[in-house]
Amino acid sequence: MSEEATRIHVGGTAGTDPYEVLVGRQLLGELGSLIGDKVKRVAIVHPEALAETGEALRGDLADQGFEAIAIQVPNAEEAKTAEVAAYCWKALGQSNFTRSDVVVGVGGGATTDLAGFVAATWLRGVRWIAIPTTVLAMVDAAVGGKTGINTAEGKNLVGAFHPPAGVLCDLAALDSLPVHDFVSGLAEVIKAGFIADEKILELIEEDPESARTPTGKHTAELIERAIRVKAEVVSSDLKEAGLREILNYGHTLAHAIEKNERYKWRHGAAVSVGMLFAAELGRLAGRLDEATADRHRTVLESVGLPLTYRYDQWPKLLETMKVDKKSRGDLLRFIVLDGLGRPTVLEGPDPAVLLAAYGEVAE
Ligand SMILES: NC(=O)c1ccc[n+]([C@@H]2O[C@H](COP(=O)([O-])OP(=O)(O)OC[C@H]3O[C@@H](n4cnc5c(N)ncnc54)[C@H](O)[C@@H]3O)[C@@H](O)[C@H]2O)c1
Ligand SMILES: O=C(O)C(=O)C[C@@H](O)[C@H](O)[C@H](O)COP(=O)(O)O
Ligand SMILES: [Zn+2]
Repeated sequence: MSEEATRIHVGGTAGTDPYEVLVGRQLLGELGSLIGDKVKRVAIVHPEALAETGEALRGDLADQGFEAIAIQVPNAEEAKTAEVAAYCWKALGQSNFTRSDVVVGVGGGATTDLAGFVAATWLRGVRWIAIPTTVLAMVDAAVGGKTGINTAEGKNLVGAFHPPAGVLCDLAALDSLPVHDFVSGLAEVIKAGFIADEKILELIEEDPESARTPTGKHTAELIERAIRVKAEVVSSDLKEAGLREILNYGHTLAHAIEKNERYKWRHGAAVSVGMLFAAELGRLAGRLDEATADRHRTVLESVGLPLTYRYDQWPKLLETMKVDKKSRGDLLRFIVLDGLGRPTVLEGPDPAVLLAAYGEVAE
């Protein structure tokens, strides 16, 4: 194992086992021991973009004596469908995959969400390991056990809480990531900054240009800090009974935008607009001070994240937001800030305030 790897502990709650998130370089040697020597079969779920990585992993595991199969799935959100999940179930069935076997999801958040969901549903739950290869998947999607797929009606509407047995964040994977995807992941890093860790914002503000690159002076620290925020929250509230809702900051509008764009916008880009909207909502509802609301605009813009969406789409977005998972009956609920690092819930805001907040992000 690489000596520099950082290990971040995620506690087991709700009857689940604890696990570790490893962050470093050349971590793939860890995979065999994480899988365990009693395991016979391993299924590696990977996107088209990582065909070579998937095949290399399969070969390595076969050399270690596992019966390893690679399951290639489409890139990005096209993988998060019931059809692709069914394709994976078929591959597992055809290779006699049992409850003692292991799924490995290698890729961005879309792939790890799908792989985790396939693991959660196959035989009512088998172990899985996440190897996130985007910033977003490292700091957010692969940690915490939310797995799922989209439906025509909305984002992540079908899924399960099914934590991984371990997460390997090999920073070298980020070298091949297009800059657009790298930057999209920064939205979730910035989210962690606003809800819990101001130092994240300060490191980005110090040099936003370098924060946009895998070789940036603070890239590893930004990733580790954001993982720690997520790990701490999910360690105490796996099933989103309360505290975990803060990780949904900016997501109520973001998911509606993603659905409206037929899942062609990157999640992080939508979260950027959604966070600015939530900041303005907090400000207009009298919760958040103007300087902190403005800081959202400055930080997000400084790394090149989008801040606006189409004005005429508001009625459709509002309709979609009603099926957000935080809604209760007809009551819309949003995460807003009472101040920096002080997330809270805003229930049933005045429709005029909602529209005014949207006016602040509308083109
Ligand atoms: N489960 C959770 O808690 C959670 C948290 C946050 C986000 N998410 C989900 O994560 C998804 C977004 O994840 P994402 O931003 O990683 O996008 P993504 O998974 O769509 O990946 C973006 C693109 O990059 C490619 N790619 C991945 N790694 C690469 C690499 N190292 N080099 C080159 N190309 C690579 C992918 O194949 C894809 O085409 C959304 O579906 C979102 O809902 C889930
Ligand atoms: O882990 C969580 O909890 C989050 O809300 C993290 C989000 O960044 C992530 O996008 C998550 O998938 C959203 O969950 P959902 O329950 O709103 O679909
Ligand atoms: Zn998210």
